[in-house]
Amino acid sequence: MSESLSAIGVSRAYHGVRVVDSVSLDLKPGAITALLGGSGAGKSTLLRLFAGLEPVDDGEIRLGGRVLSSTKTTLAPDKRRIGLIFQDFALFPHLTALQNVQFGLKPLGKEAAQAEALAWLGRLGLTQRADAYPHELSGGEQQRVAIARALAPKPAAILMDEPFSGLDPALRASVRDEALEAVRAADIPALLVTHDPMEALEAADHVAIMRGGRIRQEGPAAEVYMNPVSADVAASLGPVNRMAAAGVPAGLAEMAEGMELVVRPEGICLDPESKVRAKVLASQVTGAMTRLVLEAGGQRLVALVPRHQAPKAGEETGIRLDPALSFIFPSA
Ligand SMILES: Nc1ncnc2c1ncn2[C@@H]1O[C@H](COP(=O)(O)OP(=O)(O)OP(=O)(O)O)[C@@H](O)[C@H]1O
Repeated sequence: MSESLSAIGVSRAYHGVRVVDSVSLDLKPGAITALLGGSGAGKSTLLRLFAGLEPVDDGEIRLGGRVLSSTKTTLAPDKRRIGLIFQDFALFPHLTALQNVQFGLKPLGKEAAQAEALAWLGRLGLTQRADAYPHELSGGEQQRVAIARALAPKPAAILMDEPFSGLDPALRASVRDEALEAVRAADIPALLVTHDPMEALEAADHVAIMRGGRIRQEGPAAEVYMNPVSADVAASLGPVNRMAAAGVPAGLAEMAEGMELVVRPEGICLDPESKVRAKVLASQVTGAMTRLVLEAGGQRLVALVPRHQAPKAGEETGIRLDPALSFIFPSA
């Protein structure tokens, strides 16, 4: 039975500045938790605290009931049974794909280790590449070997730092889906550090938004997307239109002084009946949806509408807000 990997009030400071500040986060078995936030938010440092690559200045890291890090002790990374995956794959260059995966399986004995490593390569669609060296593998193949190598020794948890951001965008989604399916099947706590809101929403069960060393909101991905607690959290999960009360086009929303309107692009809907009129400055096809740049009451807005509804640049249209994708917060 797998156990949760938990941070309980952990902090870490460099040169007197807390880059991880009293963070509590519970990583549950069988769920992928995406840790999302801008550059310098403290995401990698928190991952390193979970891994034991850094000591905590305060708080504890626990696996189930067992303390892995506290102010008194830091269990070495290789004693934690935690798999690590980084952006740069970090395979042993002089070992084949098979030998790389076999490396962590030495205690099984050579034959059993080889059979197990081959089974893992098979699970990640790499049977044909078992004898290739890392330099002979594509980036996507290398990352799948790295995932097989991390999962093969049956770790108690897995921590991934931007594992897919080095991959070609065309390949990224398929490598990610395959890799995360294997992670999910392992039924262990999994942390995915990412810059990419789409990746977090598509791939994770749970998201935690970090900013300035603190977790600002966490919960099921769709719930946080639909109910952000602040404009910054909303912006961390995807593009938003942000307007101070005075800048909101007349009739679009009831706004009190000192408040800010935050609307997702898909929350600006076309409505021919609406009195709020907008001029289409640009109309850009982006797949099934069209991105519109609009101007209404002196305010520039970005909307995302189904392609078949999209007006052309230069046309005028009525707009209204979808209340489910529009949020009002006190101005920062
Ligand atoms: N070893 C270190 N010594 C001093 N400062 C550090 C060290 N490691 C990280 N920092 C600082 O701590 C802050 C948080 O860094 P961290 O790498 O955790 O952020 P991040 O959210 O992962 O950012 P990114 O997405 O850019 O990787 C940054 O300001 C960084 O410069």
